Amino acid sequence: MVKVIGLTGGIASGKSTVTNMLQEKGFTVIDADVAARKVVEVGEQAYHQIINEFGEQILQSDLSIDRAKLGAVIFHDESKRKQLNTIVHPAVRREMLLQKENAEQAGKNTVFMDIPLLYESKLTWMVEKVMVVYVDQDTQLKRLMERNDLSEEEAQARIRSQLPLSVKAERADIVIDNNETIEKTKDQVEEILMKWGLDP
Ligand SMILES: CC(C)(COP(=O)(O)OP(=O)(O)OC[C@H]1O[C@@H](n2cnc3c(N)ncnc32)[C@H](O)[C@@H]1O)[C@@H](O)C(=O)NCCC(=O)NCCS
Ligand SMILES: Nc1ncnc2c1ncn2[C@@H]1O[C@H](COP(=O)(O)OP(=O)(O)OP(=O)(O)O)[C@@H](O)[C@H]1O
Repeated sequence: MVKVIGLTGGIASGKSTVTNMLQEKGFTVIDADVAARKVVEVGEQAYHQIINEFGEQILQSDLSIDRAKLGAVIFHDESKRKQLNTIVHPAVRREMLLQKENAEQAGKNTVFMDIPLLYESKLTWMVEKVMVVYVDQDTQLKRLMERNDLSEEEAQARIRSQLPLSVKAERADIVIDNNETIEKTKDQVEEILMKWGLDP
């Protein structure tokens, strides 16, 4: 049986950074954000449901979903965000479980699931243990504004649409402190892999 470890945190807290470290070591990381992009590609069931719910004005000229436009709607409106989640999340879960089965069939010992909304969406049943990538509020805001070229207000709206990172850290089996250098984060990741006896 493949071991499934959950990797979560807040927006821009460093999950992809940790994912890169795990992948460098040969681990399979199943990424919910990547799955969420795949299941809304043109022609997919969720694609049509999104157009029904949000209208054709959220499409780009090539008919794909304009993610910036959809984001501008859902990060400022909780009920719209819930509507989008109801459409997209079941398809994301199916896609992730399929990828897990593929990894198991390929003989993998461990897979990580990078799920930003693991706690919000009550998905802990999908994983055996949870690691939370943590940063303090100021660092999160600064890194998010820089990475996505967002105003402070836009960045705060995204942060506010998630459970506070401090609450996630309290619930975690283990916390990776990503406030400092990438090297220090890497050391913590290596320590956890040893402690939990994980191999790819
Ligand atoms: C709103 C969308 C179109 C914005 O796309 P964009 O390319 O700008 O962002 P991306 O998908 O890379 O997400 C970036 C981060 O935003 C946060 N985020 C995304 N969706 C949500 C949400 N519904 N609620 C809270 N935070 C979210 C996550 O931390 C995620 O890592 C997109 O995020 C989306 O389709 N969201 C709904 C699906 C979802 O919940 N995805 C998150 C994991 S399942
Ligand atoms: N220890 C660090 N020191 C400096 N910058 C960092 C560090 N860790 C991550 N970053 C930067 O912070 C930003 C957010 O990191 P990353 O993309 O890994 O977060 P994430 O949790 O995957 O975000 P999201 O889920 O929102 O996509 C990136 O621009 C990344 O390069």
